[in-house]
Amino acid sequence: MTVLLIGGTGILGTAMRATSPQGVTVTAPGHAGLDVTDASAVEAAVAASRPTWILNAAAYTAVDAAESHEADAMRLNADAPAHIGAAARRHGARVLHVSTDYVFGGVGTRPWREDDPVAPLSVYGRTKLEGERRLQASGAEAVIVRTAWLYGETGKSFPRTMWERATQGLASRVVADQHGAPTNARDLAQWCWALVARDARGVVHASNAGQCTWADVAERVYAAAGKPGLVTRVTSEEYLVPAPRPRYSVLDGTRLESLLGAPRRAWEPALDEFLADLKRRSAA
Ligand SMILES: NC(=O)C1=CN([C@@H]2O[C@H](COP(=O)(O)OP(=O)(O)OC[C@H]3O[C@@H](n4cnc5c(N)ncnc54)[C@H](OP(=O)(O)O)[C@@H]3O)[C@@H](O)[C@H]2O)C=CC1
Ligand SMILES: Cc1cn([C@H]2C[C@H](O)[C@@H](COP(=O)(O)OP(=O)(O)O[C@H]3O[C@@H](C)C(=O)[C@@H](O)[C@H]3O)O2)c(=O)[nH]c1=O
Repeated sequence: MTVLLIGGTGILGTAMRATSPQGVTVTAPGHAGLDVTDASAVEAAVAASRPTWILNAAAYTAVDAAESHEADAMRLNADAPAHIGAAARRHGARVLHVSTDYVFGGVGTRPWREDDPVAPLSVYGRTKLEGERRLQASGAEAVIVRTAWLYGETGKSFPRTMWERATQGLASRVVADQHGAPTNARDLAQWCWALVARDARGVVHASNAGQCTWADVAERVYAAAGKPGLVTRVTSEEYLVPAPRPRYSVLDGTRLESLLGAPRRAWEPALDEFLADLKRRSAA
């Protein structure tokens, strides 16, 4: 099987490359090799490589910056999935596209299911939702994987930011009224490969299991760094940022678990594994 991986240098893309199964040939042209916002470049890349699957892990992920760069976010998060869908449809490729828990508005009391009503609060969330819709409207055979609070070996993520602050002995004020579940990119990558192997379609929610707040994540990171007590729990009103985040964006993993035929790891051991890895690397 051949796979065209777009966004192969990002948090998820790096994990996808690291976990690609035997028998899968992955082509990852990188941003310089393929600008996914360029419809004719996408068409040419798909025509040239004729992949069985196109995996789209490219996105505009700077949530606060998106508020003042809506056109850029729209090009990458909404136009690009439409280009991918059109090329996939023309060449008979299937698409695995990645989306976000930020398509939900946050007034919720139980984990969000795939068909629950969406209500994005931010430009990032709105453009990602538009991307889902444009891909679906393209008529391509596609699976849309909504994940949440992602972190991994590369790139900027909340756990990494907290780790850097903790190891420098810096205190952090962190919101304790936004609920979600962090996701280890290696777990997500393996689920994505499993969804490809199972030829999945539709929308699938995919985060590590359980739920917590950003403050809970920060406290766990600080404890692992040997610097407990430096996190102050605050409200969203006390931590002002340009983009509103959902108060509740826990994703229901029932569909994923039934497709995988196995339970997901809870967020705590998944985060601990990542932190142990960071610790080993900083000691080396
Ligand atoms: N990070 C998170 O917390 C979460 C992410 N998601 C979703 O998961 C997916 C993966 O996110 P993540 O791994 O964090 O993304 P990153 O921000 O880490 O990586 C984005 C990737 O997109 C590439 N890229 C950017 N612009 C273009 C372009 N014009 N053409 C081709 N490639 C481009 C980047 O390459 P380069 O750096 O060279 O420009 C990079 O490889 C996205 O769909 C995101 O919306 C969902 C929930 C949580
Ligand atoms: C760095 C920091 C953030 N925060 C808050 C701001 C925000 O509400 C929350 C998370 O902040 P960040 O900006 O690190 O993360 P954010 O950019 O909101 O992360 C999101 O990224 C996109 C791509 C997604 O799709 C989401 O699932 C989610 O992972 O924590 C603090 O309270 N204190 C801090 O020191």
